[in-house]
Amino acid sequence: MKKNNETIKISGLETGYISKKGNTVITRDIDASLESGELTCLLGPNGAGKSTLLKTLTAFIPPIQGDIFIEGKSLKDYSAPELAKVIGVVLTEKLSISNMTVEELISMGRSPYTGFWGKMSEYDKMAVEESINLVNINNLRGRMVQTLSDGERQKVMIAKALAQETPVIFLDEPTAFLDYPSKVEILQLLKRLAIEKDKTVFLSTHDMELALQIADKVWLIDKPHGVTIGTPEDLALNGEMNRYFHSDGVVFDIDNGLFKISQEMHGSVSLTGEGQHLNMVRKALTRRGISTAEKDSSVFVEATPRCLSVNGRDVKSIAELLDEIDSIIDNDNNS
Ligand SMILES: Nc1ncnc2c1ncn2[C@@H]1O[C@H](COP(=O)(O)OP(=O)(O)OP(=O)(O)O)[C@@H](O)[C@H]1O
Repeated sequence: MKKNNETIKISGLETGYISKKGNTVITRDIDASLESGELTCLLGPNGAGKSTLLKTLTAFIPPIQGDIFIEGKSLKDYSAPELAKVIGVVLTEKLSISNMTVEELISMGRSPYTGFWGKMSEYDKMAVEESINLVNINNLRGRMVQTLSDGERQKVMIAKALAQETPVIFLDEPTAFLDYPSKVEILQLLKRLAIEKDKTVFLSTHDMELALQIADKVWLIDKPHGVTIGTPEDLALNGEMNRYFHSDGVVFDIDNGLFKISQEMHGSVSLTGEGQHLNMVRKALTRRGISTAEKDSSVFVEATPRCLSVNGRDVKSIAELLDEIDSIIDNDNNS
């Protein structure tokens, strides 16, 4: 198996905003690294400091303290043209550019190499072609950029970053404003690029559930705790996931490694059965605030592909089953 390399090392980093009136520290004591061939997701609540960290890592703003090393060299020792050859940045903002085709925009990814007049060599053209193919957007190449949908534009911006041929790609909320299948498609694309092209991919997102399913590593950031790093599974097992995202309405379900809406239970049944019917009935009951953990309940529910029943009485659907259980629980409560 191929060994991943440490492309970014962060040491004693303090992010924030420097002004004459005094520094505003956002996150302190960040010691971390990013590796090639991996997709890393930065998760945290609104205002936690995700954009501030990304801006610091991409040299838009300086660190208040500490250092960032990219391929062994301190970020502050890179000139802007040198940096453009190691870091590609994809932002979510709408494009200010218009009247340009997708292919022309992707070609701009070659500007760190094409010099002042922007003359494209055969190699530059080949790099653009390869990026278009990798992201699978040949059908978009002639389109004017202002006519693209959010998802299409996101793919084009990723292709532009690929054309830049940098070992590292940073993306600020690349899944924002996309519908669910497009979010999945973009994250899968980024994961594939990390593996196939050995890129270091680091992105911020609010799509926790998706990130936990696809990321190789997760960085959890919030103001009281700073940054905590691990695989999604380690962070689940050591309780960090729950600690970071605990709120009254949400609990981390350690059994499936995803978040679920916490429900106040106001009744219980004894549930038996098998297969998808059992799972769906359990889900419906939990949604209704009825616990299925109770083995000694006086309400017996059976859910199999052949039989849906409550206390031996057959019902035709889960809706009918819920009504039946509700009436039994109501009667019990009133008597
Ligand atoms: N130029 C600035 N000067 C001072 N404070 C700032 C500046 N820009 C942002 N902040 C503050 O830094 C904190 C972190 O903001 P940041 O945008 O990094 O959070 P975020 O995690 O990206 O949030 P969101 O998920 O809402 O995009 C916030 O309290 C914000 O108000």
